[in-house]
Amino acid sequence: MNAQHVRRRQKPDQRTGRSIPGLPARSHAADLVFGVLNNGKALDGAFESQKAGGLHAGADRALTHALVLTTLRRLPTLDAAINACLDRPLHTSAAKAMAILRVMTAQLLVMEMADHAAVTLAVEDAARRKDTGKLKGLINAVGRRMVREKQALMDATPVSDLPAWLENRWRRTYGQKRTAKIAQAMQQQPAIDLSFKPGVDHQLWLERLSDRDPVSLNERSIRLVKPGGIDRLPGYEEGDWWVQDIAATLPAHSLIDALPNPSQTCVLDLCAAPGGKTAQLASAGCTVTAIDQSAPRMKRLAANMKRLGLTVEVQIADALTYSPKKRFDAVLLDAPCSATGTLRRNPDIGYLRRERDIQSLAKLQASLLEKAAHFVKPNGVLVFATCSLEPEEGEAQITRFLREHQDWSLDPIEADLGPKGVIQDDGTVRTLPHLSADQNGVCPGMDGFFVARLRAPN
Ligand SMILES: C[S@@+](CC[C@H](N)C(=O)[O-])C[C@H]1O[C@@H](n2cnc3c(N)ncnc32)[C@H](O)[C@@H]1O
Repeated sequence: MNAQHVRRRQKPDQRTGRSIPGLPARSHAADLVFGVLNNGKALDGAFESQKAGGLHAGADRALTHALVLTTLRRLPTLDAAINACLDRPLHTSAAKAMAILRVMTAQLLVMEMADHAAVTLAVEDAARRKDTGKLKGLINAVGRRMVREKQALMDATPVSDLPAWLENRWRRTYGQKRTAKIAQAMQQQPAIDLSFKPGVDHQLWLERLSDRDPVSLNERSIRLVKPGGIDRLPGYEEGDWWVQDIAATLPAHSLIDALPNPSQTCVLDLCAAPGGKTAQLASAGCTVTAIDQSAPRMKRLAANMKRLGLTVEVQIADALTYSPKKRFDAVLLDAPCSATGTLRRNPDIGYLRRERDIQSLAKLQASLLEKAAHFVKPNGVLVFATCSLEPEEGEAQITRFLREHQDWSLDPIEADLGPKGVIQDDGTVRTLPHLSADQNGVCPGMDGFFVARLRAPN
């Protein structure tokens, strides 16, 4: 193929822009950011399908993912920098242009990507859209100024990037100092934690995963400090491990810890999909019934169990109307919640959820907890968990339940079960995003979870 031929074939497609490397990922990222902030559209599943948004290549998809999450994690910082470069804030009718500016600014100020590519591709993206074409000059001017004044802009930006309603809430619950630490942790891209089946040779896996800077968190979890995809890593196809944040391992782990003989125990996993905790229970030897009301999520659970070589009974059902023929030795209720503890991974939550959602989710959790209690055998175990930092979805649920069920008791979780500082005085677990994931305090960051273990009356 001669050079002229190559040039002709590389002529950009005006409609999709696909032939300019890096443009489709940036353009798609701006659309997704716009979708979250201007249309209230969740990112849920946006990066899962192979052809998400017309992006075929894995590298493009990974770049879109990184651009969107970084933009949303650092939004107040980015907006402050953009506004400092404008004479007056953009009119709301220019929201698409603002999304392009935000994605460009994330590249320039946070991701340390090439200045030239960030600016020229933002200008190109704007030029190709009907609704932003006229603003391409302004985007160019803002981009160039940002490149010149990077350090001064970063020095002048806000310290916290939390959405205001969450920051106010967390200050009330955790105080100013701890909220500042949580805010800092929420700015970071989370590491990837892998859960292994019991009895795994840790040293062997630390060697096999050495390209990704693995750190052993405990005998079941290894953290990959270096970011990247997971489906080409050793052990993925073979089903040797699954991805699960260290904090997310604590609910099932505290349940298994209370069982004298897991292999003779029937466990009901009530809100099970996509199955991280189901995998822990099944690989510990429990006989697991996994139910969830979402058919697509249960499909993922079934695929995950197949990959891991684990057998569980699977039912698509609403836990509120479920009526099993028998009671269980133990029940795990990993309840639907606001998921504010996972803001690092799901920064769209901060812009999509509102105060009133916390109240309605808390009501649903109370009903599910009430129902779950009926499925437990006398003297059996009930573990309640949420990945929320809101006390209404954690501590307050247990206080209310124990007040209304005085024959039930709180079964304190052992102090050495989790990372340092996560077991509260009453034996419940409260993980916070800035805490260290290992006992030595050298591996910062984990999801925010609440876990309580309850014991049924005899
Ligand atoms: C926090 S997620 C569960 C995560 C899961 N335990 C894991 O470790 O992978 C909450 C789940 O609750 C399910 N859910 C919500 N309301 C439900 C209900 N009434 N009955 C059953 N499942 C429900 C959702 O579909 C969602 O999959």
